[in-house]
Amino acid sequence: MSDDDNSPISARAAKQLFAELRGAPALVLAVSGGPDSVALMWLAARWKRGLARGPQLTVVTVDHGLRPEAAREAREVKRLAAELGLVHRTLRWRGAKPDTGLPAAAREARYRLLAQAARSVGASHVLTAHTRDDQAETVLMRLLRGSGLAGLSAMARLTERDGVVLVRPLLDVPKSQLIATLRRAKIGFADDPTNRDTAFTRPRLRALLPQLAAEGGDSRSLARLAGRLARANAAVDVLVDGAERFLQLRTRGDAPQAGVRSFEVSAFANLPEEVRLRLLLRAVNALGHEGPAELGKVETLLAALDQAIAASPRAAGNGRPVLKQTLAGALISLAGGRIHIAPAPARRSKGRTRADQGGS
Ligand SMILES: Nc1ncnc2c1ncn2[C@@H]1O[C@H](COP(=O)(O)OP(=O)(O)OP(=O)(O)O)[C@@H](O)[C@H]1O
Repeated sequence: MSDDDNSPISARAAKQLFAELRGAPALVLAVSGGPDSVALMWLAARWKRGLARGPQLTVVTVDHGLRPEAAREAREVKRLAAELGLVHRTLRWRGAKPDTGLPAAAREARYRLLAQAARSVGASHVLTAHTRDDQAETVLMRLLRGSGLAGLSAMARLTERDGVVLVRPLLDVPKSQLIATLRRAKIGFADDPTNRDTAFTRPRLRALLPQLAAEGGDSRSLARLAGRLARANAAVDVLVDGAERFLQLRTRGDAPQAGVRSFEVSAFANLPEEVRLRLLLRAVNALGHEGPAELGKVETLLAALDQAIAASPRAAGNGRPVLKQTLAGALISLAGGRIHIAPAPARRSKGRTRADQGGS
C-alpha cells in the first residue's frame, strides 16, 4: 500500500471524482452508515458546497429490518446528513425475508428502493460507495467461481438499473483513504458486524486479502485486472454486435418472425466459440422469461448444438427439429438449417390445468 493510500481525499481530488455529475439535476446518495458511504456523503456535501449551482443531493438509508441496530444507524445518518445540510430519507424493506439467499434478496430490495427514491426526487443517478477493496473482493469471488470475462470485469463505474444510472465514484479509491478522510474530519461511523460474519462468503474472502497482498496481489492489482478484462470484454461485445448484424443480413430473404431470433447454421458455425456463446446468451436472455441464463448452462447448450450440427448436418438442413431444448424460459431448436430461439411456452404445474391457475 502506498502512502497516498492512507491520506485523506483532498477537495480537489473529490472534485474530479464527482466531475461528470455536476450537471445532473439531482442525485441520490446510498448511505448505510458504514465508513465508506459516510465518507461518500461527507465528500459529496463538501463538493456541493464548492459549486455555485450543483445537483440537489438526497441521502437515502435502507433499513432491511434484519438487525435491531439498523434503525439507530439510520437515525445517526440522518443526524449527520442534517449537520451537512442534506435531505435524508430512511426506506424500509417490508417484503418477506427468504431463508436462503438472504444477502442477494436484501441487495435486490435495496436497489429497487434506491431506484424508487431516485425517481421520486427526480434524480438521474444513485451513488454508492463501492471502493477499490470491494472491487478486489468481487474479482476474487468470481475468480474462485470460474467466472467468464464479463464476470471477471467485476463492477463498472456506471451501470443502468431500474431506469436510473448507478454510479460508483469511489471505485478506484482504497477504503483506507476514506477512513483517513473521516478521521481528519472527526466524523464517526457505524461498524456492521455482518461484514465480518464468516457465515457469509464475502467476509471469508475478505479475511484472505491481507495474505494475498503480502504476495503482491493487493486491491490495486486485482482492480487493475478487472479493468483490463473489462476492456477486453467490451471489445468482444463489439464483435458480437457485428456478428448479430451479419446473421441478420443472412436472414433478409426469409420474413423475420416477431419475438424469435434465428441464426443460419452455416454462418453461425464458423464464428468463434466465445462469439457463438454470447449470441446464444443474448438471445436466451432477451426472449426467455425466467431471468438471466447461467453461463455454464449456455455452454452446455452450445456444446449440444455443435454436436447436433456435426452429427447430422443434413438433418439440421431439413424441416424436422433435430434438437429442442428450453433454457431460462426460452425454447431453442435446430431445424431447417437454422437455430431458432423463442420464448418457451409457459410451464404447466403438475395436476393443475391452465384454468386452475387463474390470477388472484
Ligand atoms: N442499508 C443501506 N442503505 C443505503 N445504502 C446502502 C446500504 N447498504 C449498502 N448500501 C450502499 O451500497 C454500497 C455497497 O454496500 P455493500 O458492499 O454492503 O453491498 P453488497 O451487499 O456487497 O452488494 P453490492 O456490492 O452488490 O451493492 C455501500 O457503499 C452503500 O453506498
